[in-house]
Amino acid sequence: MRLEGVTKGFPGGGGVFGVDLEVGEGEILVLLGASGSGKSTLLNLIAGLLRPDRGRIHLQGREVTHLPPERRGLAYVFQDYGLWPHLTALEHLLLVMPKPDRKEALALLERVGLGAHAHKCPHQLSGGQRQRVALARALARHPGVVLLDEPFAALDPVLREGLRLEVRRLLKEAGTAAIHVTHDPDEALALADRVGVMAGGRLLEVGPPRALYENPKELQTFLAFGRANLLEGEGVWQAFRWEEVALDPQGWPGRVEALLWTRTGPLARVRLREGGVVFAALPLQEGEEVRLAPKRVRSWPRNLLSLEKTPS
Ligand SMILES: Nc1ncnc2c1ncn2[C@@H]1O[C@H](COP(=O)(O)OP(=O)(O)OP(=O)(O)O)[C@@H](O)[C@H]1O
Repeated sequence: MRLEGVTKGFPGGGGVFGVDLEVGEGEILVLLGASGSGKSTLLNLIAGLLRPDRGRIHLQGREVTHLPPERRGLAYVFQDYGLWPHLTALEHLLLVMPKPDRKEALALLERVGLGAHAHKCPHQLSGGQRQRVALARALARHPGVVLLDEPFAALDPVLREGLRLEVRRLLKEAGTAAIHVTHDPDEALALADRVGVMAGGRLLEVGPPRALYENPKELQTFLAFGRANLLEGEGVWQAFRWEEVALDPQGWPGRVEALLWTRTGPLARVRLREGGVVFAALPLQEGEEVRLAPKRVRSWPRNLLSLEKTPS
């Protein structure tokens, strides 16, 4: 799949602007970005639900920029599942298969863990099971590309975590290219072969998840993954992650204001004596006086930070 200069502006100023992107066969690309950054708009452009003002979209080697959605050979999974209330799981699949085949449909339901639920309608299924029906239906079309728009948004956090890895496995087994939209950094890190970070309607940076997390080129990319400390330096922002803070006798003096326990360990909020707050993934005591220093710092010019950057 290839996008060239895809642009769509809305009257209010939002939209997506000049997006170039390639997604390989069988590759999972996750679009990560804050609310309003243009993720859904980009998916809708690829799906053909919106027409671009400029730019070109190629799917599986042919240009589809001006084709209607049903002729693009892709499947879309939405956060509200988009299921039909009166159809069983099996019927959902049979309805969309290019050549309806009961055996193949049942095998696919088996693969997504719904073997025992093939004859149930959506209201007889849990949220996670409905999402699996939606995914199985998408795969049943044998699409060239699957588009997933926050498919786990309505699910509880524990279920989401399990489903991430399952969805990754299923997409990889199917060998289908996928673009998955989320604003959850953990989801992006767990699911993606590559992550594309969006802000202000632009695709800022694309790369493997760990590389983007550890060595982002753009400040916005650093911030998109969270766990971020940002301090004002001489004309620069000094940026470092919570887990990159260490106790250091030469470091900044401060006082531990609060200590939280999280699933990834302790998290201390330290008020620096010179002003500012640092979050540190360290097992400190509330009220303790400490000296802290980042183990590594990335710097970006201060004038770069306009967090709600809108394109001109
Ligand atoms: N139909 C529309 N008319 C006018 N503006 C729109 C329309 N659709 C989206 N926008 C604007 O375009 C920008 C991008 O919206 P989009 O829904 O793509 O963001 P998003 O990153 O998917 O956000 P979220 O995570 O909240 O779903 C926003 O500023 C939004 O207000």
